[in-house]
Amino acid sequence: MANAPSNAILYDKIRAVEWENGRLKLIDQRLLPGKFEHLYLDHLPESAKAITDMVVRGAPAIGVTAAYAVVLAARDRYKENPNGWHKAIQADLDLLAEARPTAVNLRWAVEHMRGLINAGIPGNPLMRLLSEAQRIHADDIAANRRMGELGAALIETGSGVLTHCNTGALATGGYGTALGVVRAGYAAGRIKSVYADETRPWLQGARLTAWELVQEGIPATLIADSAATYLMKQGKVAWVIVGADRIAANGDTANKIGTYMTAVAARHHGVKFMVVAPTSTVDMKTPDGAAIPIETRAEAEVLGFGGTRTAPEGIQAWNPAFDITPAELIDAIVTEKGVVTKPTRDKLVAMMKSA
Ligand SMILES: CSC[C@@H](O)[C@@H](O)C(=O)COP(=O)(O)O
Repeated sequence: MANAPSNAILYDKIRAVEWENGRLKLIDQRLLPGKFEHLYLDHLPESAKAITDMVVRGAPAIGVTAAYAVVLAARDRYKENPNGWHKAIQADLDLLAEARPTAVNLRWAVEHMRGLINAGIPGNPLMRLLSEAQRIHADDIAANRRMGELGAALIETGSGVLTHCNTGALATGGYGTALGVVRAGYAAGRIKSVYADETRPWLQGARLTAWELVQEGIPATLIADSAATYLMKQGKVAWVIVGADRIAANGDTANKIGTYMTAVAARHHGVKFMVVAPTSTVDMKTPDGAAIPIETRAEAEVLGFGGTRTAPEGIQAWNPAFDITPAELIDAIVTEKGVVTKPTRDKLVAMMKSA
């Protein structure tokens, strides 16, 4: 594929989100694996639309994108009104925060940048905000690396693992959360085989995770989501490893639709269940999973495939994009701050307070 990086250190080359020559540069993930193309954005509203339309997706990648989008808005508002830009930008920030509801990293990044703006930035804010966005981006990559080590250490040598959705370099600042653990675990010889769920209806697994693993030469097998339980029954996997869009204060976890059924099946079969996410995904203000807003996406994603309608006219579809896995089905939550086993509110409070 033209322009696509292809070698064993793919994760160091893939950047779903970049700042390049004063522009926001995104890999258009709607086109993968068929086409590897970038979109270049200059303004916040089109960046918010790119998040809504899933040009860029994955909780940490959305957060990093939002941070850069705030830089674009500040540049525009400062140009229009060097004295009143702090006020004028507030509506932009609100618009951006609404681009997708479930992944808390988006709001986390917007509110972080808003805090900086509201604290007062004298003169042209561009360089100050850009360096903060770049720091958020670099911190996310470092967090992923750390989580990769911590998560891999939990896995016994020679294990098979199952992952859901795409949580790799495409879904983050770089490297990956759950897929970062897969990368680190494979490199350390702990993981011998990787199974990836297709992840209907948007096919993050079949299109994106499969692409990352194949490009990198990690042996992987794609399965229909509905094959996961039978896979576990056959004893082929020791761990299910997933990312998160939001972890509530009690450990309940929102992630891609289908995660919950995989966790239920894992518990039934004695397969361990690991959630891997940076602390920017942990939302201590949300008490439990019931309080997490779940995005409902277009019916068309379920009624058809690749733009072609497959379901008969007249049928309706329900398309929740995420579900909630209750804390009691999770064996370990891995963040850059450490591993929380059998998560509870108290354990998460202690983890968030730790250095
Ligand atoms: C490291 S990404 C973690 C989650 O964001 C991921 O598992 C997921 O559910 C992504 O959903 P998406 O709808 O593709 O943005």
